[in-house]
Amino acid sequence: MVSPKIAVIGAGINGVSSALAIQEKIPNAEVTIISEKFSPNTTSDVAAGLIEPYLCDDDVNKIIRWTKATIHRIQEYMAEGNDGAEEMSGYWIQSVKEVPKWLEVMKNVNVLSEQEMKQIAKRPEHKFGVFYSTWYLEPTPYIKWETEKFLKNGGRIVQRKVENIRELDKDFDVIVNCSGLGSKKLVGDNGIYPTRGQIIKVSCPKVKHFFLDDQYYALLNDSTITLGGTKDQHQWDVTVNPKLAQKIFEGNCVNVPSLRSARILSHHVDLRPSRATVRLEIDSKLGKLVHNYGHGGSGITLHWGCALECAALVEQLVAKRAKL
Ligand SMILES: Cc1cc2nc3c(=O)[nH]c(=O)nc-3n(C[C@H](O)[C@H](O)[C@H](O)COP(=O)(O)OP(=O)(O)OC[C@H]3O[C@@H](n4cnc5c(N)ncnc54)[C@H](O)[C@@H]3O)c2cc1C
Ligand SMILES: O=C(O)C(=O)Cc1ccccc1
Repeated sequence: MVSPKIAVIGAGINGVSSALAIQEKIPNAEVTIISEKFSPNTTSDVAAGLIEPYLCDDDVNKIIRWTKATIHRIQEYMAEGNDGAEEMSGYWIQSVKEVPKWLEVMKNVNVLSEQEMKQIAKRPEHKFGVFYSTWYLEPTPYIKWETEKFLKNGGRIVQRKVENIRELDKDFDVIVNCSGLGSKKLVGDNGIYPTRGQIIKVSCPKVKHFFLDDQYYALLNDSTITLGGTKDQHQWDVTVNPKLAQKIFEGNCVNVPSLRSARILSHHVDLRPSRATVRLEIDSKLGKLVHNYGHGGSGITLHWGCALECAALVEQLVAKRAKL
């Protein structure tokens, strides 16, 4: 049978993961990643890598399914001794009590007692808290690992900005759109918008737990801590705001006083591809097009579950075309 030719637009975590999942699902497929930017210059590379749904309002059972698949994927990645992934424990301190259903995928979940809260709380609005273990997955080394597997499987890479999806029609049997915020222009989706996030990467080896509250977060990675975080909807400005950086640093130092001795390494801003729900579907109007974008603040968390489902949709289209 003639090998199906698949184009994947986008080389962030969702594009590369979808391309790899398609190769694994359809071994004779010829998959090409076409992207304007590549790691380490995508939004995915700025992500703190915390495995936790955030700024994503999808159906919680879908979120749980996708997150579980990602956690399983992280175990595989860790089992090879790769850098940039590890289990981490810490505190989510809240002003309004929240114990979301997706906490069931985390480990060692413990709602803090009044006594424990007295020890942990740093602000008057710190009223409730949960301790749990989750994972982090640093996007840049992970995307590199995935890209190497993709190329080893015979995948191709083309650096190019796609102005109109139709330009790919003649050369590909199925097109997958993983363009993130680029979908606003590429497929005219007015439901997707930026949620600006500013972060600071610091070195502070003595901090061993993550700490997040309603405004700030300190999240562990292999050798750095990511301090956040802002979430400004419909803000497109990606220049670092020094005043905001100071507020993020000071705010995190109140929560985690040890951070006062942190060494500041770098500042970053990027735009979360926000949408009411993740768009993961076959495009009913354009037929041979599968969408996988709009993951908000959860693209790392959801990526492998979404990639597997994206590959299943592509397989459906390939099977349909084979019958024609
Ligand atoms: C500060 C910050 C912290 C975050 N922390 C976390 C976290 O801890 N955990 C978590 O789960 N998520 C986190 N996120 C969210 C996460 O980064 C995103 O959800 C995720 O990166 C989206 O991945 P993506 O592959 O869909 O999009 P992107 O990474 O934006 O990739 C889109 C790709 O499409 C390409 N593209 C776009 N348009 C075109 C076009 N027309 N032609 C060709 N190529 C095109 C781009 O060049 C790029 O390669 C964070 C986000 C921010 C901003
Ligand atoms: O900043 C983001 O987009 C994140 O996803 C990091 C995060 C995740 C969960 C709670 C707080 C911050």
